[in-house]
Formats: sequence, C-alpha cells, structure tokens
Amino acid sequence: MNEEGYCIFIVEDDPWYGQVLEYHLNLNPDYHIRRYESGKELLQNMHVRPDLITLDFSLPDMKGDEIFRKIKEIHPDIPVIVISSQEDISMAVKLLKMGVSDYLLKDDNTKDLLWNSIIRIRENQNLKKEVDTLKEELGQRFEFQNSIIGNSPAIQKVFNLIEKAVKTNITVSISGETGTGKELVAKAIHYNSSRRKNKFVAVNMGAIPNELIESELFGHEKGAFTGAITRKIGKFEQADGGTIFLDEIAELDLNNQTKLLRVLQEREITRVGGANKVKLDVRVIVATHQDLAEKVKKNEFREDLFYRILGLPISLPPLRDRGNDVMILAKFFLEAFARENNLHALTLNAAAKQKILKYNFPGNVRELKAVMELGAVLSDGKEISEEDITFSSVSNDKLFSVENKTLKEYTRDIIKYHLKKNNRDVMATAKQLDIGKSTIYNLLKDDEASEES
Ligand SMILES: Nc1ncnc2c1ncn2[C@@H]1O[C@H](COP(=O)(O)OP(=O)(O)OP(=O)(O)O)[C@@H](O)[C@H]1O
Repeated sequence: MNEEGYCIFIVEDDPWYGQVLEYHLNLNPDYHIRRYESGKELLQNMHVRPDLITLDFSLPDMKGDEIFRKIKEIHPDIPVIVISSQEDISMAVKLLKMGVSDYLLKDDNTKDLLWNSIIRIRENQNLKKEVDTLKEELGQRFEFQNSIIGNSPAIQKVFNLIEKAVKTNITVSISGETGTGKELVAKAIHYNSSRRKNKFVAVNMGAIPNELIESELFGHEKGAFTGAITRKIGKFEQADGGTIFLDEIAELDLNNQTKLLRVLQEREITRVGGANKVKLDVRVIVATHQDLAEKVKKNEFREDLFYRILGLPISLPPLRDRGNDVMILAKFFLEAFARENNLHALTLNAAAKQKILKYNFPGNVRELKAVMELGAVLSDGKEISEEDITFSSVSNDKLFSVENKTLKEYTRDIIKYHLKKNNRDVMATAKQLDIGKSTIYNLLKDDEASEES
C-alpha cells in the first residue's frame, strides 16, 4: 500500500461503466482510484505500482490476456481482476491459469462481486506480507547464525543482542579479546540491518598514525596539506547511509578523540582544509579489546566520548568460556577448509580433540581457525591426529593452559616464561615478578638437577 492508501487502477473503455465502478469503490475511504480507458494508457502508468487492477477484457487496443501478460512482465505480484461482458468459460479458465486473481461477468451484481473480491485479495496480500516479514526475520536470524558459529549460552546472549541492535540505529560498542569475532559481529549487525544495501566501512585506529587519522576519517580537500594532491573522501563519507566500524577505538589519542566526539554529536563532518560541513547518516559501531572505563579513569580516554559511543554494549566472551563451541567451531573450520581446497572430509581423532579442549586459545577463534587449517595440511588427508595440532601462538599458551598442574608447577612455568622473555636476565625477571632472586636460582637449580637425573 502506498502513502495515498490502497491504490486501484480501473481500466475500462466505457466511461459510464468506469464511473459506476469508481463511485462504488470510492465508498471505501481507504481506496485511491485511478481510471484509464485503454491498455496503452494503463501500461504507461504502471510505474505508479498500483495495489490492484480491474481490467475490462475487451478494450479497443488490446485483449485482456495480452495486457495481463504485459502487466505480469512489469509487476508480477499485482493482482488483476478481469471483468468481461461475455461469458467465455474457456477464456476464463485460461486467464485464471495464467494467474488472474478473479474473473467477473459484467452484470447487475458486478459491483458487489468486485467489492468482495477486492476484500478477499487484500486479505491474501496482507497474509503474504506477514509471511514475507516473518520469513525475512527468520532469514536474518539464520543468516548471522550461519556465519557466527556457536551454541553456548555465552554466544546465544550475543545473538540476542545482535537481534536487538539490528532493529535500530543505536551505536554499538563491542568488546572482547583479540580474535573473538568483533568485526564479524559488526558485519552481522550491518548486513542484517536496514542499511545492508549501503557500505560497511571498517577502520582500524591502531593501524593509522595519529597525524593521519583526521584526514582518513573525515577526508581532505586538495592542497589541505603537503601531499594532499587531490580531494580525498574520508571513511565517514564513504559510509554514508551505511555503517562505519571503528576498530581499536582505545588507540585514538585525546586530540582525535575530541574531533570524533564533535562529529558524533553534530552528525556532520568537515574535510581537512575544507570550509563546508557535510551532513551524514552513518551508523557507528566501535570495538576494543581494552577496558575503556579503566582508560577513562586514567584520563586516557574522554569520559564524554566514552558515554557517546557506549550505546548498546556487546561483550564477546573469550573462546575458552564458550564450552563445546570450540569443537563446533573446529569442525566448521575443517569443513570449510576441505571444501575450499577440494579435500576429502577430515575428522579429528580423540587425542587431537582432547588437545584442543585442553588448550586455552589466547588468540581465540582466529587462532583456532589457523590451528585447524594447519592441522588439515599436516594430516594424512583423512584424520587429524594429536601431532598435527600445533599451537604456535605468541604464546603464553602453556602458562595459562588448563592442565592438571600443581601451583608449584604453574609458578615454575610463569617464571620460566618471563625468564625467556627477559633473555634469562634473573634480576629483571625477579623485579618484574616481585619475587626474590633466590626463588629463581632455586628453580633453575631444581630444573638442572632433574635434567641430570
Ligand atoms: N563465532 C565465530 N564463528 C565463525 N567464525 C568466527 C567466529 N568468531 C570469529 N570468527 C572468525 O575468526 C576470525 C577473527 O574474527 P574477527 O576478525 O571478527 O575478530 P576480532 O575480535 O575483530 O579480532 P581483532 O581484535 O584482532 O580485530 C575471522 O576469520 C572470523 O571470521
């Protein structure tokens, strides 16, 4: 239904009969009627996209079946009621088979039959609309549940928040360790929102030097500074109508924080070196792996900007808190890798599964993906064994891994990890860990003794 109401085209070459129908249908204030007297006139006005058409079968320039075919080509979903002055059963059957919504004979009852027919068609249209909306909602749910994998209560919570986020333009702040899927969630929000047809523009604040951020975000005019040889459209302008994803927002220095705050408040930008303000309609999603509130306390992040970008906070749990999602994701990545590389389906043997379940994945889902892909390459092509699973992340992996260790063993691991990082400098390590040097020497002595024995 357009904003004028329910728009009905009456196509009838007999002006008197056309008027009778128009008068009758106008009794419903919701109906907005337009009248045409030939097939040509009707087709010229199809851009108006009526909600329904009543079509006299015997128009001077075209027969009803021919016009109906043309209507279908332009807008296949518009219901058409054919009104004929002669009873022609075989033509009626033919038209109904072609998809005409109703076939009425011109007689004393036509007005009332038409009235009822339209009511019935409208009911069907409303029902169809409802089904379409439901399907779309369901489709959306499936869409992001197909790309963001997981069943754990922790990730279900995130799904719920994504569903809330897509319904409005509220700013979303996503927090979570590296590799937990922050960008994936931001994309899911954009592509499931009404902005999906416009751009999703991602900017990593940590990857741009502070002095270039302003021009990167807001653009610059030609000659704005040395090196600005042409006008440049910034990321905010590129995202007009769509979504900008500001990753690593905590990396912004205070000066750029002030500039960003102004833009978010005024919803307009000025290109560097430009005089004009450009109004924008951009949805903002920010992400960080840092504790922003903590940064506010330390005066490293503006409190007003913090509140401006907080919007709907979505906190992504680390992979180690997602229970069996690790196994679901592992299988998902293996299947995807096999599919992309035309390999046979690969499985994990029991020991490999155990090894994965015990590990704490400091690099989260990104690391798991890499581990599974490497495992697939190292395997015999059918089954991935324990040896094919290698953890090479930066890593304090052993340090935090969930193994059956005693406190003493953990302490030993922590000290050895820092010793290695400090090039075996005992003094520095002792200072860093706030322990006595003797603790470290004793540990080294124990280790040597156990190696000798
Ligand atoms: N739940 C998930 N299901 C499927 N793939 C995922 C999931 N979470 C993350 N990934 C994949 O893991 C990788 C890392 O995700 P993403 O880049 O979104 O993480 P991030 O939190 O933004 O990382 P960073 O903090 O380093 O920017 C991507 O390849 C992403 O597709």
